[in-house]
Amino acid sequence: MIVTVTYNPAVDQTIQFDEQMAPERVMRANKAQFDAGGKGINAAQFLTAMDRPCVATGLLGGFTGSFIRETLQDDGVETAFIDVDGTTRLNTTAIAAVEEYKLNQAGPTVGESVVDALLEQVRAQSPDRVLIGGSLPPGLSPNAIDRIAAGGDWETIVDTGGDVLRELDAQYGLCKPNRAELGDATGADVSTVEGCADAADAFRDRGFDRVLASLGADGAVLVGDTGRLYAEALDIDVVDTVGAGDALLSGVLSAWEAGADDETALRTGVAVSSQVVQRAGTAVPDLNDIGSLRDGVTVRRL
Ligand SMILES: Nc1ncnc2c1ncn2[C@@H]1O[C@H](COP(=O)(O)OP(=O)(O)O)[C@@H](O)[C@H]1O
Ligand SMILES: O=P(O)(O)OC[C@H]1O[C@](O)(COP(=O)(O)O)[C@@H](O)[C@@H]1O
Repeated sequence: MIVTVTYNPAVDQTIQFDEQMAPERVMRANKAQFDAGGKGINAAQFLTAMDRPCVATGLLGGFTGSFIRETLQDDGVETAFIDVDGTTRLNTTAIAAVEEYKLNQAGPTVGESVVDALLEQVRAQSPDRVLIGGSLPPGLSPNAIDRIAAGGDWETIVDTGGDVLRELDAQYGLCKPNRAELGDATGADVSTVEGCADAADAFRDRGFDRVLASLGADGAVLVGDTGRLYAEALDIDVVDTVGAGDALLSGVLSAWEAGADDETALRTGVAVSSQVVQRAGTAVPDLNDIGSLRDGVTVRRL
């Protein structure tokens, strides 16, 4: 069973324009939607849609927090959130012609005591795996992630970037940087797939058994004790890429939960992310029938 922890959830607002962004004029959207978001929350939704037992935990507050709570309830996602003062953030993705703009807020300031409260919620679920996803709200340091990783007998998966990823100290089963995050964390040249695999492999020494690096339209690499695997992305019509990384990771975890090997897990991850990027925002697509997409994913050893 998987517990997901989202310290900094978000309502994802996705607005679409027919034309390119331009300053000093009113841009009028032709489509808009709101989804429950934040990396652990997206993963919990995707895992639930794949019938994997899972509980979403994290911090919620204000009217945006209520929206997330209700959306997850409607989607049948099991939850165990902690209430905080302040208002959960609203993140905006603007799709303007072919360009994608991602505007993420910092989130409400919280105190260190939320870490103890969340750790208690995680322990109460007795999970095999814990996924800690997303940025930290103001008031918390990377120690908030390390404490949950070291707080019980579970494998911890972490999906975060920036300084936080570099500063983690505990032992993790997996981290999932995207290409830019991998480059920032390692300082390595990530301009080629081989460069990404080298960087991911070297990064394992920092306390990660495996590294899953998502490379957008170039696919993904998974490196671990069993070697380096590379999956090409599928040739699909992309609407936007918000939630793509969460979908990739959810597919991999879902397959591992079913006892699959790394190669099948990577194929499943690419298939799930391909479904998700073909829809706007972080809305949950039908994930019961991804078999043919998965069969179309090519995986090779590097
Ligand atoms: N333009 C694209 N075409 C096809 N697949 C894509 C595209 N962008 C993302 N994906 C799929 O989504 C996965 C995660 O994408 P990525 O953008 O790297 O994640 P993140 O959202 O974390 O930045 C990729 O490994 C790939 O399978
Ligand atoms: O916590 P961060 O890094 O600000 O990211 C939060 C955003 O990332 C998302 O989880 C999407 O993440 P990915 O595109 O990496 O899958 C959104 O739902 C959310 O708004």
